[in-house]
Amino acid sequence: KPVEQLTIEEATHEVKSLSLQVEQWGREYYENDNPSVEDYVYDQAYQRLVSLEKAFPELQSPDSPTQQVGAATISDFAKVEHPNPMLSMGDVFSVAELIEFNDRLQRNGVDHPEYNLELKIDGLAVSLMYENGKFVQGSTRGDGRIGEDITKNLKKIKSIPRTLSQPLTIEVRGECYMPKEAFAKLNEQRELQGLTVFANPRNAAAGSLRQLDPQVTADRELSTFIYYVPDYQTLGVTTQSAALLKLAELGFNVNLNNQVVDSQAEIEAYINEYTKKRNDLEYGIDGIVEKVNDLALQEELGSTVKVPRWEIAYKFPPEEAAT
Ligand SMILES: NC(=O)c1cnc(N)c2cc(Br)sc12
Repeated sequence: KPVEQLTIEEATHEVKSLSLQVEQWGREYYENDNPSVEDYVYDQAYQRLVSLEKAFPELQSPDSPTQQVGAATISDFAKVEHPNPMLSMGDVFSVAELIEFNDRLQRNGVDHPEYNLELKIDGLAVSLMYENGKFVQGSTRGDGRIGEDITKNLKKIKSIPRTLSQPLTIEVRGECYMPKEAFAKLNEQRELQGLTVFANPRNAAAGSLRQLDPQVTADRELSTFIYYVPDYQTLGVTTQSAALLKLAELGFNVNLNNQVVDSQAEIEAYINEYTKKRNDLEYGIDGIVEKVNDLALQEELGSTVKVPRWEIAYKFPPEEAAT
């Protein structure tokens, strides 16, 4: 039915169901690089949602997929081509599947690997480029190959060093996130101002970075955890755990809740520990990341067209209590 002929009830219902559908398809496409529908189906649904929100402004929300990262690289931003594609990551939802992943690695000759376990931060992936130790450019993941240049906004984030402790020319990647406390305060303010609220800290971080006014970013309390260097030789390290320490030395904010393990028992202990601690952390996490610790071995294992073979995300079951 043309949007003009819809009642507000019909439009509300359709916006709700369409948003969920577009979000799901967007996640499949942008996070798992594994879409379940053809692009034109996604685009049609996306455009229908855009026209519904235009016809019924009261149904617009900052959480709508039409406002989210990955749903569409907003043309207002300059484009940045990532020298190394920013891949997403395979994920598993049970310890049994994690064991399967590890067994598969062992069958591929990776016997008794050491893993580095890290927290999976619920934020927005960013890439930071440094030349001779100076921060020169920052971008979003975008579609993995082409991201959006958000350098001006990222320069407003205190935890991103403008100058490194060594004059390195290097790209680093991590997550930009909004602490839970800042998220609660922001939504409180928005309610007082009669604005719609963000559904979760991840959307709030994305909404604070993917907009054109750096002052808006400055006013939103955002932070970062840096956890990846595509070219680890520049760091002069041989393991992921050493890379994290080196990144901290350079001046980056690094989440040091990582743990080097080499047994299934330790992996399960780490998962249990952070399943319990999750609610008490000042930032949102949606799982843990298990990485082969040896960087040369990671390189040997490489990636499929979609995801690295040397890391996997174990996702926590969705939280019952609201964050
Ligand atoms: N520690 C990590 O490697 C990590 C943390 N948080 C995340 N959202 C992601 C995403 C990828 Br892809 S890796 C990673």
